[in-house]
Amino acid sequence: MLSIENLSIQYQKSAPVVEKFNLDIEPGEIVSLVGESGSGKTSVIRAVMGLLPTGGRVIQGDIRFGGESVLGYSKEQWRQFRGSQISMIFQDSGTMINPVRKIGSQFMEYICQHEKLSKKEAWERGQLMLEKMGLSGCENIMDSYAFELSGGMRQRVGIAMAMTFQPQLLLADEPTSALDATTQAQIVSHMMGLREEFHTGILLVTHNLGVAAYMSDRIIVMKGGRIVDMGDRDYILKHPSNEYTKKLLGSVPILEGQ
Ligand SMILES: Nc1ncnc2c1ncn2[C@@H]1O[C@H](COP(=O)(O)OP(=O)(O)OP(=O)(O)O)[C@@H](O)[C@H]1O
Repeated sequence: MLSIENLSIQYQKSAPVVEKFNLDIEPGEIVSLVGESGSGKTSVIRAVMGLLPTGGRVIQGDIRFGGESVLGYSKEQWRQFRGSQISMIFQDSGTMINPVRKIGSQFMEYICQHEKLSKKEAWERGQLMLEKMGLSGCENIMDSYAFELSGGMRQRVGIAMAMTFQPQLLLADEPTSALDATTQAQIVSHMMGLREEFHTGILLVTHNLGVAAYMSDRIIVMKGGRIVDMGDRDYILKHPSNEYTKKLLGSVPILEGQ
């Protein structure tokens, strides 16, 4: 489904921050990127989403989705691609929700940008997606501002929006790190549910090896812009042979809750 080949990324004229990164993700597969701060994890998923910050660019390699290179996409192609085939959630979905507009009107507008539906139909679709994320009182949530919701609720709203068009791949950048342990567990379980329900693949960036262990089929360890280790979660967590992976495991509390 997603194939990243020999990807290198640079900001301005600095040395590359990601070098020769390779990864294939199959439909329904969950892969985590772990590694110390600054190792290039976020840059990889932002490149896949076509959302590198100003000054950032792919200097080598290719990113293919369904066999097609996305790097040459026009603005319109990116607009179509994002949301319908690939979607992203962030550390705090509140930051991508406009604080001065109610959730419902933003959700409705987002749906109408992608699909020709009446406002009423789009509103109902939005509300249904919130219900699917296990939120209660969805009518009230549609009528609320982001600041009126808890972090966990905002995160579920973010996932609901990201999943509206049932993308094949969800990119998640630290989706639980701003949440308390109980809410983290709920969000993790909802993300796992996406694979059951929609067969969604997930590429997850996390500092939390507990979350990576619980969710992932495969874990990739990055350091200084390069992959230093990768394997299925049992290999990484129980029998790592790589010294850096061992150090990383030793320095992070492993499981929080389940
Ligand atoms: N907008 C930017 N301009 C210049 N350099 C940047 C920019 N964004 C990231 N970098 C640099 O790129 C490198 C990789 O950053 P990136 O955010 O991808 O790493 P990360 O592993 O996701 O880190 P973290 O876990 O702290 O989010 C870092 O050295 C960072 O300083």
